Amino acid sequence: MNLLALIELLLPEGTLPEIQLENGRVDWKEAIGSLRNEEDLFALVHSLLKPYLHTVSVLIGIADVNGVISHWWHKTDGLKLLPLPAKVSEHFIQDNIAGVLEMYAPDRRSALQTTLFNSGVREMLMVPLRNHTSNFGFLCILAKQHNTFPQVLQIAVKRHAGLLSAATLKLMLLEALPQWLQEEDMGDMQGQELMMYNDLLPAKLVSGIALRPVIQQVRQVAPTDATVLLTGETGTGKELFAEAIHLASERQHKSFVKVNCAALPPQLIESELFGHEKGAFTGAINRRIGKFEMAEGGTLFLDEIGELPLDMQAKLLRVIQEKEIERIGGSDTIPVNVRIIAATNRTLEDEVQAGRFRPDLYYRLYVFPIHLPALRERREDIPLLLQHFARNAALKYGKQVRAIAPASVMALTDYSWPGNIREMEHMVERAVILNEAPQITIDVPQGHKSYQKDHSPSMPLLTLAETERQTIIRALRYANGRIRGPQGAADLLDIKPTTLEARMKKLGIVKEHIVR
Ligand SMILES: Nc1ncnc2c1ncn2[C@@H]1O[C@H](COP(=O)(O)OP(=O)(O)OP(=O)(O)O)[C@@H](O)[C@H]1O
Repeated sequence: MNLLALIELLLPEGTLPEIQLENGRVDWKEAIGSLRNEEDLFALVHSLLKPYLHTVSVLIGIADVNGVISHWWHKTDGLKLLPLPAKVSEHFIQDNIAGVLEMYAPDRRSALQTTLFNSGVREMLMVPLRNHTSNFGFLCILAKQHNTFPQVLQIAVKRHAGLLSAATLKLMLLEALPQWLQEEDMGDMQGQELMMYNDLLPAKLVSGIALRPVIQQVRQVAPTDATVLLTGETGTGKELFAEAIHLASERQHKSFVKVNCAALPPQLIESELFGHEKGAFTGAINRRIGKFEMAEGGTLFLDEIGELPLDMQAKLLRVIQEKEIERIGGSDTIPVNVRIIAATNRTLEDEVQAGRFRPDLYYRLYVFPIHLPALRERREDIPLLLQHFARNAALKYGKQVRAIAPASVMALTDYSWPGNIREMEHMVERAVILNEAPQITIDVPQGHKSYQKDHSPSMPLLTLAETERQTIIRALRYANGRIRGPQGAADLLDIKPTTLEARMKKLGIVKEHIVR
């Protein structure tokens, strides 16, 4: 099964006929097989409509069943769209059917139609985007004049609704996939890779822009047998990334075995790692296989390697060099084929300097170091992770969670996250359990410093005007450029919209410039 087969499964049966493109009849798989980004999607729409229209302006919205928009994609010819709303009505998403809408005035009941009308749109042709259970979005062809869309065009667009849904789904899947799977041959993705995508990565590993360099390193090192040293504060995802490297390697079908070097009393570590023979020491009633043997052919993850006692460091070094182990009390050497991934939240260089870590083992492990940044160093990923954990917790506890209050997202983006992602996961879970409203609020823990409140000399002091400017810009971003109304920027900042507009003017902030 490949990505296209997955799309086929997700769409209603019989919605993907052969399609007619400019260059003759093609199968839908051929039409979207090479589709990789928004531009390709727009090019496809363009090629479908070109026989009927001179200029093509397309707007695509992806929304959940409540109408909350997760993506806007648009490419317009001769139209400049004003900032689009964060939500459309539930009815607009759920009951949407294909058809033409003539627009003569702003529609007070629909923020989308009002925005489009105010942007100069006078007619739109709507196509609901459907998977096999419900609508997941809509595609609109926009026109500046009435009576732009002839009957034949409407028929053609309706006929291609399945193809457009498939193409959009592919884009969404590509966005959801981790970077290292977004290779050129994605269209031919094989079964194993798809399993990896299904079973592990999207469900567990969220990667925003800030993690891209790390993902890139993981992708480079995964297929090799090189030893990897993962560093980073507690809760930054070292174990998750170790597992991801294993699953992206050729060892994926063999075991991934974890040893926490800090959790074991020193006298048990050797037996844990290398095993023992029956009677090797008091209490060794049976022969026991160690973690190295359990990981045969696979990967051994040595967590908190910095805590390993010095004598064990020497034994570990020997095993890594010789690629063979001896069980305690045994006389045979057993060859092992194991890839080592080690992790630490200590600075191993300092440990070496202090004489607590053997330099020779340090260099053995330091073949391919990957540093996982703390959450406060990758604030741009915070909203994405919050959303991910809220969705997981809502599923786990059977709660209806539509959104996290923008004011909470703003406050949490400023929070210093001493416990990193693990702390966030627990905080969001607690909030989902405690909140009854569909839009949950999450409070920043009391007594903790936010970035803004950090008084350390390394934080450059900002002028009052610059602080105000940045706060307003952030509020506008979270409100999707909206100044007025509930959850608009003025509401978030707890000031009157007119006051906000006056401050924006004074500080030279132009709303359209800062909408992402
Ligand atoms: N990029 C990510 N996307 C989604 N979840 C993540 C991500 N990174 C970490 N997590 C989650 O955060 C939690 C902590 O991650 P993990 O145990 O891998 O951190 P760690 O660095 O190994 O922590 P420690 O050093 O304390 O052992 C886990 O539940 C993990 O699934």
